[in-house]
Amino acid sequence: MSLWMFRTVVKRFQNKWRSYRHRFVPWVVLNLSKNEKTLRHVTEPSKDKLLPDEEVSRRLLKLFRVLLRSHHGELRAAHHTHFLTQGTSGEDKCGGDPACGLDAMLQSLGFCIDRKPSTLPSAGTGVFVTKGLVPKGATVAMYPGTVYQAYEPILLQSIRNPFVFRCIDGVLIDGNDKGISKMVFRSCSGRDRMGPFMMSDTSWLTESPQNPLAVGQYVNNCSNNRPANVCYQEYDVPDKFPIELRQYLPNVNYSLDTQRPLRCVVLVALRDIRAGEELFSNYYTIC
Ligand SMILES: C[S@@+](CC[C@H](N)C(=O)[O-])C[C@H]1O[C@@H](n2cnc3c(N)ncnc32)[C@H](O)[C@@H]1O
Repeated sequence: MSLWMFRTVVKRFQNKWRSYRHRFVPWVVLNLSKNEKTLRHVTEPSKDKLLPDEEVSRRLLKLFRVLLRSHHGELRAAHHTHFLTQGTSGEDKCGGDPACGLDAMLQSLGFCIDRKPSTLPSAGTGVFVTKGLVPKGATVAMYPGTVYQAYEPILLQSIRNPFVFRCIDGVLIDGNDKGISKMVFRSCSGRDRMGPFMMSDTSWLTESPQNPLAVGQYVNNCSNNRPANVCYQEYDVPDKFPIELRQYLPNVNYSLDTQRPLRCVVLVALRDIRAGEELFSNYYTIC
Protein backbone atom coordinates (compact mmCIF):
# COMPACT_ATOMS: atom_id res chain seq x y z
CA MET A 1 0.00 0.00 0.00
CA SER A 2 1.39 3.44 -0.92
CA LEU A 3 1.86 6.11 1.76
CA TRP A 4 -0.87 8.18 0.14
CA MET A 5 -3.35 5.29 0.32
CA PHE A 6 -2.40 4.58 3.92
CA ARG A 7 -2.98 8.23 4.88
CA THR A 8 -6.37 8.24 3.13
CA VAL A 9 -7.47 5.13 5.02
CA VAL A 10 -6.31 6.57 8.36
CA LYS A 11 -8.05 9.89 7.63
CA ARG A 12 -11.30 8.13 6.74
CA PHE A 13 -11.16 6.11 9.94
CA GLN A 14 -10.44 9.25 12.00
CA ASN A 15 -13.42 11.10 10.51
CA LYS A 16 -15.79 8.20 11.21
CA TRP A 17 -14.38 7.80 14.70
CA ARG A 18 -14.76 11.51 15.54
CA SER A 19 -18.34 11.54 14.37
CA TYR A 20 -19.36 9.12 17.11
CA ARG A 21 -20.68 11.15 19.90
CA HIS A 22 -20.60 8.57 22.68
CA ARG A 23 -18.30 5.67 22.85
CA PHE A 24 -17.32 3.26 25.47
CA VAL A 25 -13.97 1.90 24.37
CA PRO A 26 -13.39 -0.91 23.42
CA TRP A 27 -16.91 -2.35 23.50
CA VAL A 28 -18.22 0.05 20.89
CA VAL A 29 -15.48 -0.87 18.42
CA LEU A 30 -16.27 -4.56 18.74
CA ASN A 31 -20.04 -4.16 18.52
CA LEU A 32 -20.51 -1.29 16.12
CA SER A 33 -20.93 -3.41 13.01
CA LYS A 34 -23.47 -5.70 14.75
CA ASN A 35 -25.62 -2.84 15.90
CA GLU A 36 -25.86 -0.36 13.03
CA LYS A 37 -29.67 -0.31 13.36
CA THR A 38 -29.47 1.17 16.85
CA LEU A 39 -27.42 4.19 15.76
CA ARG A 40 -29.03 7.48 16.65
CA HIS A 41 -28.64 10.31 14.16
CA VAL A 42 -28.77 13.99 15.07
CA THR A 43 -28.47 16.70 12.48
CA GLU A 44 -26.36 19.07 14.61
CA PRO A 45 -24.75 18.69 18.03
CA SER A 46 -26.74 21.68 19.36
CA LYS A 47 -30.03 19.96 18.40
CA ASP A 48 -29.27 17.03 20.68
CA LYS A 49 -30.65 18.52 23.90
CA LEU A 50 -34.10 17.32 24.89
CA LEU A 51 -34.21 19.50 28.01
CA PRO A 52 -32.96 23.08 28.31
CA ASP A 53 -30.07 23.42 30.78
CA GLU A 54 -32.22 25.60 33.07
CA GLU A 55 -34.71 22.74 33.38
CA VAL A 56 -31.94 20.25 34.20
CA SER A 57 -30.68 22.67 36.89
CA ARG A 58 -34.17 23.06 38.31
CA ARG A 59 -34.70 19.31 38.62
CA LEU A 60 -31.28 18.60 40.11
CA LEU A 61 -31.69 21.42 42.63
CA LYS A 62 -35.07 20.07 43.67
CA LEU A 63 -33.54 16.68 44.51
CA PHE A 64 -30.37 18.12 46.08
CA ARG A 65 -32.38 20.38 48.42
CA VAL A 66 -34.36 17.38 49.67
CA LEU A 67 -31.10 15.44 50.11
CA LEU A 68 -29.58 18.30 52.09
CA ARG A 69 -32.62 18.54 54.35
CA SER A 70 -32.64 14.82 55.02
CA HIS A 71 -28.89 14.78 55.71
CA HIS A 72 -29.26 17.63 58.18
CA GLY A 73 -32.03 15.65 59.85
CA GLU A 74 -29.78 12.56 59.99
CA LEU A 75 -26.88 14.55 61.41
CA ARG A 76 -29.09 16.10 64.09
CA ALA A 77 -30.37 12.66 65.07
CA ALA A 78 -26.79 11.35 65.19
CA HIS A 79 -25.71 14.25 67.43
CA HIS A 80 -28.55 13.47 69.80
CA THR A 81 -27.52 9.86 70.14
CA HIS A 82 -23.78 10.65 70.30
CA PHE A 83 -23.05 8.40 67.38
CA LEU A 84 -21.68 11.03 65.02
CA THR A 85 -18.66 9.33 63.49
CA GLN A 86 -18.79 10.38 59.84
CA GLY A 87 -16.99 13.75 60.11
CA THR A 88 -17.26 15.94 56.99
CA SER A 89 -15.62 13.69 54.44
CA GLY A 90 -18.64 14.08 52.15
CA GLU A 91 -18.91 10.30 51.79
CA ASP A 92 -21.81 8.32 53.13
CA LYS A 93 -23.78 11.12 54.77
CA CYS A 94 -26.77 8.75 54.86
CA GLY A 95 -24.88 6.66 57.42
CA GLY A 96 -24.72 3.88 54.82
CA ASP A 97 -28.51 3.82 54.57
CA PRO A 98 -29.38 3.79 50.86
CA ALA A 99 -33.05 4.29 51.77
CA CYS A 100 -32.21 7.86 52.79
CA GLY A 101 -31.27 8.91 49.21
CA LEU A 102 -33.99 6.77 47.66
CA ASP A 103 -36.66 8.36 49.86
CA ALA A 104 -35.46 11.80 48.80
CA MET A 105 -35.64 10.68 45.17
CA LEU A 106 -39.17 9.32 45.48
CA GLN A 107 -40.29 12.44 47.34
CA SER A 108 -38.77 14.95 44.93
CA LEU A 109 -38.87 13.15 41.56
CA GLY A 110 -41.65 10.56 42.00
CA PHE A 111 -39.53 7.51 41.14
CA CYS A 112 -36.53 5.46 42.30
CA ILE A 113 -33.79 3.81 40.26
CA ASP A 114 -31.25 1.23 41.38
CA ARG A 115 -28.60 -1.17 40.09
CA LYS A 116 -29.48 -4.85 39.56
CA PRO A 117 -28.36 -7.70 37.31
CA SER A 118 -29.28 -6.79 33.74
CA THR A 119 -32.11 -8.56 31.93
CA LEU A 120 -29.70 -9.01 29.00
CA PRO A 121 -27.58 -12.15 29.08
CA SER A 122 -23.93 -11.45 29.92
CA ALA A 123 -24.42 -7.68 30.20
CA GLY A 124 -23.47 -7.57 33.90
CA THR A 125 -25.20 -4.95 36.00
CA GLY A 126 -27.92 -2.67 34.68
CA VAL A 127 -30.08 0.15 36.05
CA PHE A 128 -33.80 -0.31 36.74
CA VAL A 129 -36.75 1.83 37.75
CA THR A 130 -37.66 0.27 41.11
CA LYS A 131 -40.53 2.50 42.26
CA GLY A 132 -42.93 5.03 40.80
CA LEU A 133 -43.09 6.19 37.20
CA VAL A 134 -40.42 8.08 35.25
CA PRO A 135 -42.31 10.52 33.04
CA LYS A 136 -41.06 11.26 29.52
CA GLY A 137 -38.49 14.07 29.68
CA ALA A 138 -37.46 13.39 33.31
CA THR A 139 -33.81 13.57 34.35
CA VAL A 140 -33.54 9.91 35.27
CA ALA A 141 -29.82 9.46 36.10
CA MET A 142 -26.40 11.14 36.06
CA TYR A 143 -23.13 9.83 34.62
CA PRO A 144 -20.59 10.17 37.45
CA GLY A 145 -16.81 10.36 37.09
CA THR A 146 -13.65 12.36 36.56
CA VAL A 147 -13.85 14.89 33.74
CA TYR A 148 -10.92 15.09 31.30
CA GLN A 149 -10.75 17.90 28.76
CA ALA A 150 -10.06 16.73 25.20
CA TYR A 151 -6.37 17.71 25.50
CA GLU A 152 -5.74 15.98 28.85
CA PRO A 153 -4.00 12.59 29.10
CA ILE A 154 -6.15 9.64 30.21
CA LEU A 155 -4.08 6.76 28.87
CA LEU A 156 -3.43 4.76 32.06
CA GLN A 157 -6.96 5.17 33.36
CA SER A 158 -8.52 4.19 30.03
CA ILE A 159 -6.76 0.84 29.58
CA ARG A 160 -9.42 -1.92 29.57
CA ASN A 161 -11.87 0.56 31.05
CA PRO A 162 -15.40 0.25 29.61
CA PHE A 163 -16.64 3.26 31.60
CA VAL A 164 -14.94 6.05 29.66
CA PHE A 165 -17.70 8.18 28.15
CA ARG A 166 -16.99 10.57 25.28
CA CYS A 167 -18.97 13.82 25.01
CA ILE A 168 -19.68 15.51 21.69
CA ASP A 169 -16.81 18.01 22.17
CA GLY A 170 -14.23 15.35 23.03
CA VAL A 171 -14.48 15.80 26.81
CA LEU A 172 -14.13 12.39 28.49
CA ILE A 173 -15.79 11.21 31.71
CA ASP A 174 -14.25 8.25 33.51
CA GLY A 175 -17.11 6.61 35.43
CA ASN A 176 -15.18 3.56 36.64
CA ASP A 177 -15.68 3.04 40.38
CA LYS A 178 -12.64 0.78 40.78
CA GLY A 179 -8.85 0.80 40.65
CA ILE A 180 -6.86 3.81 39.50
CA SER A 181 -10.01 5.64 38.29
CA LYS A 182 -11.41 5.50 41.82
CA MET A 183 -8.16 6.81 43.33
CA VAL A 184 -8.01 9.68 40.84
CA PHE A 185 -11.61 10.73 41.57
CA ARG A 186 -11.10 10.66 45.35
CA SER A 187 -7.90 12.65 45.11
CA CYS A 188 -9.38 15.35 42.80
CA SER A 189 -12.48 15.61 44.98
CA GLY A 190 -10.42 16.08 48.17
CA ARG A 191 -8.28 18.69 46.41
CA ASP A 192 -11.27 20.82 45.35
CA ARG A 193 -13.06 21.26 48.67
CA MET A 194 -13.73 24.87 49.67
CA GLY A 195 -13.57 25.32 53.42
CA PRO A 196 -16.40 23.27 54.89
CA PHE A 197 -17.95 22.58 51.47
CA MET A 198 -17.23 19.57 49.30
CA MET A 199 -17.50 20.48 45.60
CA SER A 200 -18.36 16.92 44.58
CA ASP A 201 -19.74 13.66 45.88
CA THR A 202 -17.48 10.62 46.22
CA SER A 203 -20.18 8.26 47.51
CA TRP A 204 -21.05 7.09 43.96
CA LEU A 205 -17.85 5.02 44.34
CA THR A 206 -19.63 2.96 47.02
CA GLU A 207 -22.63 0.65 47.01
CA SER A 208 -24.92 3.39 48.35
CA PRO A 209 -24.49 6.73 46.58
CA GLN A 210 -25.96 9.62 48.54
CA ASN A 211 -27.14 11.09 45.24
CA PRO A 212 -29.21 8.14 43.95
CA LEU A 213 -29.15 9.45 40.36
CA ALA A 214 -25.39 8.84 40.15
CA VAL A 215 -25.55 5.30 38.70
CA GLY A 216 -25.83 6.26 35.00
CA GLN A 217 -22.51 4.61 34.18
CA TYR A 218 -24.23 1.21 34.67
CA VAL A 219 -26.94 1.82 32.05
CA ASN A 220 -26.53 -0.75 29.27
CA ASN A 221 -26.70 -0.23 25.55
CA CYS A 222 -29.94 -0.77 23.63
CA SER A 223 -30.24 -3.54 21.07
CA ASN A 224 -32.51 -4.23 18.14
CA ASN A 225 -35.23 -5.72 20.36
CA ARG A 226 -34.58 -3.52 23.44
CA PRO A 227 -34.87 0.06 22.16
CA ALA A 228 -33.37 2.97 24.07
CA ASN A 229 -35.65 4.53 26.68
CA VAL A 230 -33.11 7.14 27.87
CA CYS A 231 -30.53 9.32 26.15
CA TYR A 232 -27.44 11.22 27.27
CA GLN A 233 -27.33 14.98 27.49
CA GLU A 234 -24.37 17.19 28.43
CA TYR A 235 -24.95 19.69 31.21
CA ASP A 236 -22.40 22.35 32.18
CA VAL A 237 -22.90 23.38 35.80
CA PRO A 238 -23.65 27.13 35.86
CA ASP A 239 -21.58 29.47 38.10
CA LYS A 240 -24.69 30.29 40.11
CA PHE A 241 -25.23 26.66 41.18
CA PRO A 242 -25.42 26.92 45.01
CA ILE A 243 -22.12 26.09 46.69
CA GLU A 244 -23.74 24.05 49.48
CA LEU A 245 -25.45 21.79 46.93
CA ARG A 246 -22.34 21.02 44.85
CA GLN A 247 -21.53 18.26 47.34
CA TYR A 248 -24.10 16.13 45.47
CA LEU A 249 -22.51 16.53 42.03
CA PRO A 250 -20.86 13.22 41.08
CA ASN A 251 -18.28 14.82 38.77
CA VAL A 252 -14.94 16.51 39.31
CA ASN A 253 -12.39 18.08 36.97
CA TYR A 254 -9.13 16.16 36.55
CA SER A 255 -7.18 19.43 36.34
CA LEU A 256 -7.35 22.11 38.97
CA ASP A 257 -6.89 24.87 36.41
CA THR A 258 -9.73 23.86 34.06
CA GLN A 259 -11.18 27.11 32.76
CA ARG A 260 -14.55 25.67 31.74
CA PRO A 261 -17.64 25.04 33.88
CA LEU A 262 -17.84 21.55 35.37
CA ARG A 263 -19.20 19.10 32.79
CA CYS A 264 -21.89 16.70 33.92
CA VAL A 265 -23.93 14.30 31.81
CA VAL A 266 -27.54 13.49 32.60
CA LEU A 267 -29.76 10.75 31.17
CA VAL A 268 -33.18 11.91 30.03
CA ALA A 269 -36.24 9.64 29.65
CA LEU A 270 -37.34 9.25 26.01
CA ARG A 271 -40.75 7.93 27.08
CA ASP A 272 -42.67 7.09 30.27
CA ILE A 273 -40.79 4.28 32.05
CA ARG A 274 -42.56 2.06 34.59
CA ALA A 275 -41.32 0.34 37.74
CA GLY A 276 -39.54 -2.92 36.88
CA GLU A 277 -38.22 -1.71 33.50
CA GLU A 278 -34.48 -1.62 32.78
CA LEU A 279 -32.95 1.56 31.38
CA PHE A 280 -31.27 1.34 27.98
CA SER A 281 -29.32 4.15 26.36
CA ASN A 282 -27.76 4.50 22.97
CA TYR A 283 -23.98 4.29 23.09
CA TYR A 284 -23.67 5.48 19.52
CA THR A 285 -24.89 8.81 18.29
CA ILE A 286 -23.78 10.06 14.91
CA CYS A 287 -23.80 13.72 14.03
C1 LIG B 1 -20.61 1.38 30.63
S1 LIG B 1 -20.55 -0.32 31.02
C2 LIG B 1 -22.20 -0.66 31.55
C3 LIG B 1 -22.21 -1.43 32.87
C4 LIG B 1 -21.94 -2.91 32.73
N1 LIG B 1 -23.17 -3.62 32.44
C5 LIG B 1 -21.31 -3.48 34.01
O1 LIG B 1 -21.90 -4.31 34.69
O2 LIG B 1 -20.19 -3.08 34.32
C6 LIG B 1 -20.43 -0.91 29.41
C7 LIG B 1 -20.26 -2.41 29.33
O3 LIG B 1 -21.52 -3.06 29.59
C8 LIG B 1 -21.68 -4.18 28.76
N2 LIG B 1 -22.88 -3.96 27.92
C9 LIG B 1 -23.53 -2.81 27.75
N3 LIG B 1 -24.60 -2.97 26.95
C10 LIG B 1 -24.63 -4.27 26.60
C11 LIG B 1 -25.48 -5.05 25.76
N4 LIG B 1 -26.54 -4.53 25.15
N5 LIG B 1 -25.20 -6.38 25.63
C12 LIG B 1 -24.13 -6.92 26.26
N6 LIG B 1 -23.29 -6.23 27.05
C13 LIG B 1 -23.53 -4.92 27.22
C14 LIG B 1 -20.43 -4.29 27.92
O4 LIG B 1 -19.57 -5.20 28.57
C15 LIG B 1 -19.84 -2.89 27.97
O5 LIG B 1 -18.45 -2.89 27.86
